[in-house]
Amino acid sequence: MYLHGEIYRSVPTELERHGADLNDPLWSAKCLISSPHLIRRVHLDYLEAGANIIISASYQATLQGFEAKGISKEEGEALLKRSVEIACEARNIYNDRAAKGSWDDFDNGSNLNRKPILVVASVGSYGAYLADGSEYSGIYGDAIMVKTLKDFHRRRIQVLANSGADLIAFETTPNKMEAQAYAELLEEEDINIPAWFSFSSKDGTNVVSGDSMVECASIADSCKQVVGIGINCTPPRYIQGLIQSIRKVTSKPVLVYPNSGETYDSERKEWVATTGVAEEDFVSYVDKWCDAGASLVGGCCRTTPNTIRAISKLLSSRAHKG
Ligand SMILES: C[S+](C)CC[C@H](N)C(=O)O
Ligand SMILES: N[C@@H](CCS)C(=O)O
Ligand SMILES: [Zn+2]
Repeated sequence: MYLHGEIYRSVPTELERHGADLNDPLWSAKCLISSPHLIRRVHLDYLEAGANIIISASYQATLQGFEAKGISKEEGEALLKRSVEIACEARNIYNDRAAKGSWDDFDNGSNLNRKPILVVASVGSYGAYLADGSEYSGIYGDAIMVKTLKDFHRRRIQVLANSGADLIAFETTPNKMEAQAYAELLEEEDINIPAWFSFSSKDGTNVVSGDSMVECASIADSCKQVVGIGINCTPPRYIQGLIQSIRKVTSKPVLVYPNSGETYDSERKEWVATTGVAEEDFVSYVDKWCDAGASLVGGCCRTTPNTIRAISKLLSSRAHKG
């Protein structure tokens, strides 16, 4: 599979805008239990805004996290699969509507260049499961080793790989050790769908733990199942330099889906607005990211369907210019 020019976005902070309360150790995975219809609706909003890659609400859905809530292993596995099914349902609804409306679209040309929609299964880090903002520090302590992380993620990855998703996204990866664990698991378990590895940074050179972005990208590059390497949930101002670092060590497609630039307060489980960028400012970076070599552009936490609509418009005008 070769990824190019597509746009994607996931759902959680948009769920909050629709009234969901994510103040819970399961964060957005809570909605898999309480409001799956809302997740489907938000996926649809993004598809209607021009996204052609949608990411399941499984970022913080772990068998261990479910177990802590008294949910059995079997039920937990069913919820993981359900996260992907919900995204597939949204894709079906969208495709049906597009087929029915095809004459109108033919008239205004809006659907002619639509790429197929990919459903991507999200895997958040061990730090995300800890639910204390550890995915933004990447510091897990001496007791956690590659083996611990592999044991933690193994079953979830097996289940998601067999859920009907087109691809697995390892997202907001905070350190080199976890990238190594993912790469080994993909090989050991002979996972037969492709994956992307995406890291987060808070300085524009390293991933959040302080491990070098170049080293992390090299681990991803050596893994044969990896079809894309990138950066997500990172402030827009750091992205251009990070794309350049990744491209030094790989020829695989580079993907970027930054957040709004705001900071996550893990105690209050809220985003702090002081450092964010306005939607227009976010979009004004997109040309630079594409020029630096990004093949896929989207938005992570606190971006909205409007952000995607603007990115989509900009990318299609770039495509027309050739
Ligand atoms: C991507 S972060 C905002 C997800 C939530 C975090 N792991 C927490 O539970 O606080
Ligand atoms: N796709 C994930 C990334 C969180 S940083 C989500 O939006 O939940
Ligand atoms: Zn995010």
